[in-house]
Amino acid sequence: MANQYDYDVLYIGSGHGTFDGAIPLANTGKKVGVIEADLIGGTCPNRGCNAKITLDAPVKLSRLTEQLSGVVSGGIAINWEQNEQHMHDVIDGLPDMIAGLMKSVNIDIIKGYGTLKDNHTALVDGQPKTAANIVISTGQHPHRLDIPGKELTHDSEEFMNLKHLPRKIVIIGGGYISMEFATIANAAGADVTVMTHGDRVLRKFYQPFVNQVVADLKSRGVNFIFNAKVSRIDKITDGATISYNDDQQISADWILDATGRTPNVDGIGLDQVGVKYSEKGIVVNDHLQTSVANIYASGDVIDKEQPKLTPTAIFESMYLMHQFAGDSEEPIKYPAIPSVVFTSPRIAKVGFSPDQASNNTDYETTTNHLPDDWYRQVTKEKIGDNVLVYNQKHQLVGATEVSDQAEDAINTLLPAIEFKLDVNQLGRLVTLFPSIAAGTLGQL
Ligand SMILES: Cc1cc2nc3c(=O)[nH]c(=O)nc-3n(C[C@H](O)[C@H](O)[C@H](O)COP(=O)(O)OP(=O)(O)OC[C@H]3O[C@@H](n4cnc5c(N)ncnc54)[C@H](O)[C@@H]3O)c2cc1C
Ligand SMILES: NC(=O)c1ccc[n+]([C@@H]2O[C@H](COP(=O)([O-])OP(=O)(O)OC[C@H]3O[C@@H](n4cnc5c(N)ncnc54)[C@H](O)[C@@H]3O)[C@@H](O)[C@H]2O)c1
Repeated sequence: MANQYDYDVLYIGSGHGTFDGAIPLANTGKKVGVIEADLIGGTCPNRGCNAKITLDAPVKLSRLTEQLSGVVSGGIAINWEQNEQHMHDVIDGLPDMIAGLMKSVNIDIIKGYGTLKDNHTALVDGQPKTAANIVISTGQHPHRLDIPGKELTHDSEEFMNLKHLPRKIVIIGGGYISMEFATIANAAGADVTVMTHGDRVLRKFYQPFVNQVVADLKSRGVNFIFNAKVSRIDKITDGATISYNDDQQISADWILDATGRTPNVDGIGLDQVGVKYSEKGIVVNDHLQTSVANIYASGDVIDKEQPKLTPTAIFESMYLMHQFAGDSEEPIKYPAIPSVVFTSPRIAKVGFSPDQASNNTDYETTTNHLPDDWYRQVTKEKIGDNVLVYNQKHQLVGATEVSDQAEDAINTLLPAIEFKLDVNQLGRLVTLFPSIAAGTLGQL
């Protein structure tokens, strides 16, 4: 670094879009600063993935107990208060842990809200911090419906911090958060209704599998209202009334607005320094460079085709690390990025979808009904199907699965898809037996 700047690289935001790459970058001797207005580590550890999967653990256990009913006796009752406390026990130490990792390689953590002043300067509470390169990694915030009574709704973070489980919960939206939290709240004993403005939920997932999950949730008492245009929310003595489709109403004790997430592009000086952005996020080129040459973007705040998920943010922060360390000048080449919705059963996918393969003679698909597999019978899995998509060379190019262990199955298939392994190479992947990996690779 020419001593003209405080830092070689200055990040705004401390989530996975930053710290996974910033730590090894600082380890190469670069001087790194990280500005964070809130909790170190960002959304995923503090109010996203880690928190949610902790709340989900007893749901998994209750499904397993239900499936093995008779083999084991007695049911599972989820204690919401204890589960919520358990979540805090798991996640509350994460900001200090992540900060400790950053400090161990001499990263300066600058607490406060960062705004760009010029292309080499960010202001943190009025104090200038200069850098040769700046990375905007500010993530997203919950989108909120703009309707009368919107102040009576809550977001996903408030759901995870509920000290007592409300009796009647209405969730507006039909995406990841809606379906995962409907699963958790229903299993913990709440009366749950999912309202969505479209005619389906989880639109980006294979609908025959989504329909199985919806049917299962309905059988457990979750109410779905499709094509519901919510127009207003009114307070009543013990809760609220949600009006939709002109003349219909439903009441709730607690309302979750799960209508998506919006990139954090406002109020950070993008216009002032000329960084281009849209409502989908910051515009970057194939080097994650913004319209201002020495300003980059990473993670959820980018306007991109790839899913806005933690693995994508990690990959981008590692990509930038190699650029800044001088190891590579190659454009970013995203690998096949998997995604999973943590309903119970889960739906996971990677690569080409069955829909992309249908009516396309370049691809063929095979299907497997997983409860036929002896290993899935060990836990008496009831819902379980997958579709594997192959190209003309019979290389695996995509997979999607609905099952209790879909995330592990799809993870197992990643090397085959990413490295286009042929039959001989697949034969060299020797897995532990018995395991999900053994059964999954055995299908290829
Ligand atoms: C409820 C929920 C569950 C999720 N579950 C999963 C999951 O299971 N798996 C998965 O892969 N993904 C999941 N995600 C998505 C995942 O959390 C994000 O993809 C990931 O956190 C993106 O990381 P990021 O660094 O880009 O942004 P973030 O983690 O959001 O970090 C951005 C940081 O920037 C800070 N910041 C913003 N503006 C400023 C500013 N001006 N100055 C200083 N600091 C600023 C914020 O405070 C924040 O800490 C979930 C998200 C939510 C909301
Ligand atoms: N398992 C995971 O990886 C995971 C879990 C949770 C969240 N996330 C991340 O967080 C993001 C946000 O999750 P999300 O569920 O809020 O968003 P989402 O984009 O997945 O779903 C938003 C839903 O709201 C609906 N909607 C939008 N406007 C509406 C309106 N006016 N009225 C009714 N419905 C409306 C959409 O049709 C959609 O069903 C995800 O896209 C994902 O990137 C990931």
